[in-house]
Formats: sequence, structure tokens, C-alpha cells
Amino acid sequence: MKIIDYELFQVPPRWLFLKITTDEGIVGWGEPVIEGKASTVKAAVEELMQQLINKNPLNIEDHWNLMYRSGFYRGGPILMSAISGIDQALWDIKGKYYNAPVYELMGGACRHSMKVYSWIGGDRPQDTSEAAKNALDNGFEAIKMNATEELQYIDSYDKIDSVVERVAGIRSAVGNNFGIGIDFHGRVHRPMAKVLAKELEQFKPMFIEEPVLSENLEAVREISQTTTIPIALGERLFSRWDFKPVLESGYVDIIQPDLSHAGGITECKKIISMAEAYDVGAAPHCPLGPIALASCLQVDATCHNAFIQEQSLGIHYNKESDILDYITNKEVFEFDNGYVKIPNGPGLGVEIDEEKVREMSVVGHDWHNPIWRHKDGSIAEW
Ligand SMILES: O=C(O)C(=O)C[C@H](O)[C@H](O)CO
Repeated sequence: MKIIDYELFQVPPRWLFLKITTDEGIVGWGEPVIEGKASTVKAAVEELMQQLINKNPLNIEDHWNLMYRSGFYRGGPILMSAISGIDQALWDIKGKYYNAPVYELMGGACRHSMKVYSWIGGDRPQDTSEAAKNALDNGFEAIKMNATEELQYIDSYDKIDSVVERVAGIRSAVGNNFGIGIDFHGRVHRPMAKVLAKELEQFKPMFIEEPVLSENLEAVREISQTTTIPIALGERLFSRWDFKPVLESGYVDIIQPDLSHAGGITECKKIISMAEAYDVGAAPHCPLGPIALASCLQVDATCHNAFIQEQSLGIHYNKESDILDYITNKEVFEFDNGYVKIPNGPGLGVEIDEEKVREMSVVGHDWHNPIWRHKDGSIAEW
């Protein structure tokens, strides 16, 4: 079998889909994107795909190494997101070729379903208690929310109090047996992150996420010493080599590699297995589309330390389209009491509605994240 062609589709709300075609008629789908830089990743995919035309799609490990190592320069959000989507599409082809779900080809599943959480509250969090209660009523056992809007290095304690009030409201609305993930989103700098983490401990959150930007590992150490709340991060890390110091440091309890950013199925399976050796859990990052989510679930199926999965249904970014819009077998993402079955169709297990993808790629998107500034005009971390 040979790869003979590929096509890219930039579709709303902010995604990029890749279709790889083989001479045997089998096609594979991937989702190579980094949010806000879809066109840049598209160019990287086009460059990388030149090396794969006429190659056997089944040699995934070799193709991964070719894409990663042979360009001399490596890593980072753009190249790794391009590799990720290509890798997903190759696994989709392989699964379809052997008429097996991807997880079977990776050793088989160690679970039949995966716990998922639901996003609430939006970019500048609001109405969170009602939304959390709603999620509970819909069977979810966990939610995630942004902790706060922008915060200066040293900011007012009023803003801290508002976060505390919000989380207190959620806890009293949903009771103790419900996971609350609180995403600091890298918006909080070290001095206020320590304060906030300490204040939130009383509400027993499921985790705090990116309490500071993941490159400030020494600040993560400091925060881990001020709180027992599990610390999660990893959506802005792109390979085993990025995760290595994080795991060695011992300050992080949960890693969140993104299957569309950190080298795809091939690399994320390895990253999560590395974490297992440090007794660190995994909650793969996925505020993206259906192909990325299906890829996550295939890997989750085979990783003992994967304990919860992010999914983007109803997330504040999915305004014009959502994850169910682009697949015909919508039942694969049916959430039953906060769990989703591992998709067991061939390949990634999602059937792409190609007609819809083509139609929406004409609409396209030019999504970029908002730019936030502090009162003094300086750029705020978003
Ligand atoms: O899902 C998460 O945890 C995120 O932090 C999502 C990000 O806000 C988003 O994808 C950035 O564009």
C-alpha cells in the first residue's frame, strides 16, 4: 500500500483536518492544529507530506522518526502539531487496513470506557455554579473551568476572593463527590498563584491546571510545596523530551499531553507511559475536534494511568460548530453518566462526514485567541 495524496480542510470553529489517501482506497483522517495558528500548521503539514508520498503508510514508527529527526530542527508547537495530525491519519489507515481499532494494534484496551469532564463558565468565568449543577444533572462527575480572568503579577485580593466565591458556590451546588478542575491557564504569575492555590485547597479540587506557565518549573515546585491539590500541566509541552524534566522534577501529579500537539498517538502513548513510571496520572488535553478526541480515547484505552479525558462538547470555543457536526456515527461520543465508551470501529473509530467537511471548509475560519491587556496597557497572559 502507498500514500498517494492528501488534502487539508480548515473548518470552523478553529480546526484543521487532514485526509490521507492510499492507492488501495483506504483513507485516514487526522487533526493537525495548534489553536490560532491553523494556517501555519497547514504549511508545515504540506512540507512534511512531501516526504511521505509513495511511502507505505503502515510504517508509522519510521515515518514519525523521519518527520521528527530528519529535519535537523525539531519540536515546538508547529512542527509537532503537524506531525501529530499526520500520525493520527496514519494510525487511522493502519486500523482500517487490519480492520481493527487503533487500541487493538497498540496492545489492547485496559478499560472499556473513559471518564470525561465537561467545560463550564467560559473564558472569563461566570455562572459557574448553575453550569456545574447542570453538568451534574446531565450525569457528569467532573467539570473544568477557568479560575480567573487576567491577573497582574501582584493583583488585588478582591480578584482572589471572587475565585474563592465561585469555587465555593460550585462545591455547595454539586456536593463533595464531584471533580472540579480549575485551570489557571498560565494567566496567573507565581506570587498570586501561591496565594490562590492555598485559598482553593479547602474546596478539594480535582486538580489545578497550569498554575503557572509550564516553563516556570521552579515556581511549580514552590506551589507544590504550598498545597496538596494535585497539579496538572502539559498542554504546552510537545514531546517526550519536553515532559522529561517535568516528570523528573516530581512536582506535577497529572500530565496533559495534547494528541494534536505532542506528536500524535505514537508520541503521546510513550509520554503517558513515561509518566506511569513516575506514578503520575494523565488527563489528555482536548479542546479540539472529533478526530483529536477519538485519538485521545484510543490512547486512553491502552494507558493505565489515564484517568479522565477532556472533551470539547459545549466549550466556549465551539460557537459555530461542535464535535458531533463532522461525524456520521455520532453515537461514538455519547456520554453515559460522565463516561464514554472507547470507540471500537476500525482505525480511530470515527466516521467523517466528508461532505460536511468540504462544505464547511469553504466557510473556513480565521480563529485567533483574544488579546488581553492590563489596565496599564501591558499585555496580559490570556
Ligand atoms: O482546554 C484547555 O485546558 C485549554 O486551556 C484550552 C485553551 O484555552 C485553548 O485551546 C487555547 O486556544
